[in-house]
Amino acid sequence: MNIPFTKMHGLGNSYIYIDGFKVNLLEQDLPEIARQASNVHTGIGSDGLIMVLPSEVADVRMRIFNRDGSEAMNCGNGLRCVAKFAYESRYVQQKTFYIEAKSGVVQATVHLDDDQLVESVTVDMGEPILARSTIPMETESGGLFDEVIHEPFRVDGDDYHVTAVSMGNPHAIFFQEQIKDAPLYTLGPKVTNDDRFPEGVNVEFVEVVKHDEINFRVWERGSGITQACGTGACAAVVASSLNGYLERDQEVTVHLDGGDLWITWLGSGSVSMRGPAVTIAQGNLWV
Ligand SMILES: N[C@@H](CCC[C@H](N)C(=O)O)C(=O)O
Repeated sequence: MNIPFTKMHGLGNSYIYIDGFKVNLLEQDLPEIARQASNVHTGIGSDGLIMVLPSEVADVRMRIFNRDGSEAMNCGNGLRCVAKFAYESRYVQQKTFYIEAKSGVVQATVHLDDDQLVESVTVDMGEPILARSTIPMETESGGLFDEVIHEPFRVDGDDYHVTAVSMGNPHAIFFQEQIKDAPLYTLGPKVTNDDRFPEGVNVEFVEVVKHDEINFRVWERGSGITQACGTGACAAVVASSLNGYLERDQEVTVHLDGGDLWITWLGSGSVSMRGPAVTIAQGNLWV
């Protein structure tokens, strides 16, 4: 089978985008196509695959599959790239429109360059979910609806503290004195599969630089280390704020391995994310 694709990235978090307005893959094994396309040796190489689809409740719909083929509920970098894809394909004419993800509908606004191409996108990511039962995270001591803020978390006899936030998908945030010391390669793969997170979890390490600036690294559920995670950056700002590290009326600059995102959360309500979306290549995938 020959599938036309576009490869795009948001701060180095790259996905293979397939135009579901033109190509019908409903009968196909999408997790398997995602695994094949993502393979850097025998496929195209990416962090996963994203379907851009017509929606019955919004202007466009996103389905996201991680590198291992698992389907995720949400993807921040993917939402920005889907917005660029939909606008430049003229599936939407207005600059502000709505995208459906598995986790719900969000509003995106595209910002154009001199050639009228989408350079960056602001997404209203909706409200963070803080209730333990909804993240979901299990506990021996706390209640189902309490929040997980700086909670003791033991891994292989070592003591850490975790703050857990869902942006439609689950995130476990660990604060570091210095981001260069983050135990990304050791704690990342252990925590992502930890039984206390029954649906797995994206694992983030955060160094607070100052009240409006943080450094960030991620081990993504289903994909491993990536250059950036949009929902993770939103969760990290919420977690930093809940721990009292940030001023709540400020836009926060998040430095990720692949570049910067700008996130605002006022302590309640929606999280706003602004950042770039880039097209890398187009071609045909043989599966
Ligand atoms: N890279 C993404 C998140 C992708 C999904 C995640 N790995 C999960 O399984 O929840 C982003 O930019 O948010």
